[in-house]
This record gives sequence, C-alpha cells and structure tokens, in this order.
Amino acid sequence: WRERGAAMSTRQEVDSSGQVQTRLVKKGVKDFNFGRTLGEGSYSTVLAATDRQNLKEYAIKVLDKRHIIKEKKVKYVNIERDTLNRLTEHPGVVRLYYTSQDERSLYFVLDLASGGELLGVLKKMGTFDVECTQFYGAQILDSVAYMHSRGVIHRDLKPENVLLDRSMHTKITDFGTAKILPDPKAHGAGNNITPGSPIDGAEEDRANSFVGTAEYVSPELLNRSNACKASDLWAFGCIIYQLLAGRPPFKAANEYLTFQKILNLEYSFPDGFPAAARDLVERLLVLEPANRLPVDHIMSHEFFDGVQWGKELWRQKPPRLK
Ligand SMILES: NC(=O)c1nn(CC2CCNCC2)c2c1CCc1cnc(N=C3C=CCC=C3)nc1-2
Repeated sequence: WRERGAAMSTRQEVDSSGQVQTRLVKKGVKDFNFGRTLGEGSYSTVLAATDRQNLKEYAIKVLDKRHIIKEKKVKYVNIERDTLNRLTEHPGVVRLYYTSQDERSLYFVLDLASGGELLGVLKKMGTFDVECTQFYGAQILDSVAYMHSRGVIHRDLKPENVLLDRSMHTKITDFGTAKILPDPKAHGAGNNITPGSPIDGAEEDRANSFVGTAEYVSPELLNRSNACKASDLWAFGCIIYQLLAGRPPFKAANEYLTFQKILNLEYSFPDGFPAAARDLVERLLVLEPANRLPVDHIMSHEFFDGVQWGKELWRQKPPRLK
C-alpha cells in the first residue's frame, strides 16, 4: 500500500542529556480528535476529526484492511486513492490531503464538507427554484468537467454524493467506484495496483462491471457496456431534473422496474417545469451516449445563460435557498 503525501507534526522529546528536542514526525491518527460518524460503507467508516495541533477540521475515512481483502475490494481502494490523487486542484471535489495506515486500517485524510448532502437540502426545500438549480448545477458540471479532463469518470453521481462545505459550495465525493481512463499519453501506464495487492482477473471484471445507483444509472451501463464520460452526463441530467421537480425522472417500485423505465426512456415533466431546463434535460437523457450534449455545449446552453464559469463560479456567494 503506497502511502501518499506527508503531513508532518512536531513532537517535543527530552533526550538523554535532558535537552528538549523537537522532532518532525509524520502525522498519525493519534494527532486527531475524532468526532461524529459521517458515513459508513461495507469496509469503511468516515468520521469528522480535528487536528489537535492546528485545530483544522477534516473528514477521515477509515478503511478496514481485513474487510477490504475479505470482500475483494483491493482494486476499488487503489482506484479511489489514485483517483483522489489525480483530483487535487479543484474546489468542487473533496480533496485527499494524505493517507496513513496502521496494522488494522488505512486512513484517508480528506476535506470536511460540514454542510452535509445536497440531497438533504433538497428534501428540506422540496424543490429548488431556477436560480438555485442553475448555480448548483453549474458547480456540479464544472467539477465533472474537471474530473473528465483528468481522465476520471465518477460513475455514481447523485445528490447524496454532492456535499456542501461551510460556505454552501459543492464538493463531490465517493470515488470508490470511479473509473480511470487509460492515459493516452503514457505508454504501458500502470494498472493502478500497487505491487503485492492480490488482484485477480475476476476482481478486475467486477470493477469494470460496476453499475451505479438505480435512479441515476445510464442505459449503456444497463446494456452491459462500459461507462463513458457521457454516463456522468446522463446522471447530471437526472440531477437537474430532480432539483427542479423534487424527485428523480426514473423512479419505480423496485430497481428492475426503474431499469425498465430508463431503457424505455419512460419519464415525463411535471407541469410548470421551466422550458430551458426541459430542453437541457431532453438533450442529456438520450439513450445513445454519443448523442448526449457534451460538457462545453451544456455550459453554453440557454439554461446556464449568465453563469460565470471558472474561478468566479467558486468565489461568488451561493443564492439563498428559497
Ligand atoms: N465515501 C466517502 O469517501 C465519503 N463519505 N462521506 C459521507 C457520506 C455520507 C452519505 N452521502 C455521501 C457522503 C464523506 C466522504 C468523503 C469525505 C467527506 C467529507 N465531508 C462529509 N460530510 C458530511 C457531513 C454531514 C453528513 C454527511 C457527510 N462527508 C464525507
């Protein structure tokens, strides 16, 4: 397991001559006070934590080594670490500061998004108005564009994975099921697996055959072809629809019926759904991935008229949720 980054802390110790020596040591879990549980997975728990030295707040993802190996998730953990290592320069993506480990666990020290999930805010509001949908949609799209430019497909975009920081700006998280596209420039690029991690072909296939959350999964993933960048744009179309309608476009009594609705493109707009948003959603919820609007066309779509893309989008005060 290749650890990444090195956050150091200073430690005072008295040497044999009674002199106080200051040593630089790599931070470990004992340098943090752990707080509430933010989320739990089959082999990981995410906790809020405060650095005891500088009082900075983080989210620390604790991954249980035994579970990872038992549930054959080594590949997913490597992909998550490698994905996060690629996505360090964007305000809309949860940042990995460094990793650490001890005998039992791996630790990912990540940004804390103290505002919780976008889904929680949407549930409280019922629906977003056009201004809020435009702002939050633009931040999500800007982050997806950055991910794609770094060769990463998220594959499980949904309002639960769009978090909010203390200034109510978005931070996308949960890259455990992301896909890293082969780097066209690198010859014989690494397989993202650290030496010694027990990977077999079956696990490789499982990682490629991942399907996201039912309501947001794209038709190509249901037709057993691999995810592509346009798969994230299908999910983005579902999110825009959901922010304005208060529910996802494809929702049925069970997953199988939801999948049928997706494959048959069986959805409709509620009365009063804004025309520009409807046009955008109709150009994203397209069965053929190649025919979906690409990112740059989405950014110049009428629905996003007036959005200042780039750094300004992340400096501005978010619209009041009403
Ligand atoms: N899987 C992860 O990496 C992860 N999971 N969570 C909590 C999940 C809760 C369910 N929805 C998806 C996120 C986090 C992270 C990254 C790092 C991270 C940073 N901040 C928060 N903040 C939260 C605050 C309130 C409620 C939930 C999350 N959460 C996380």
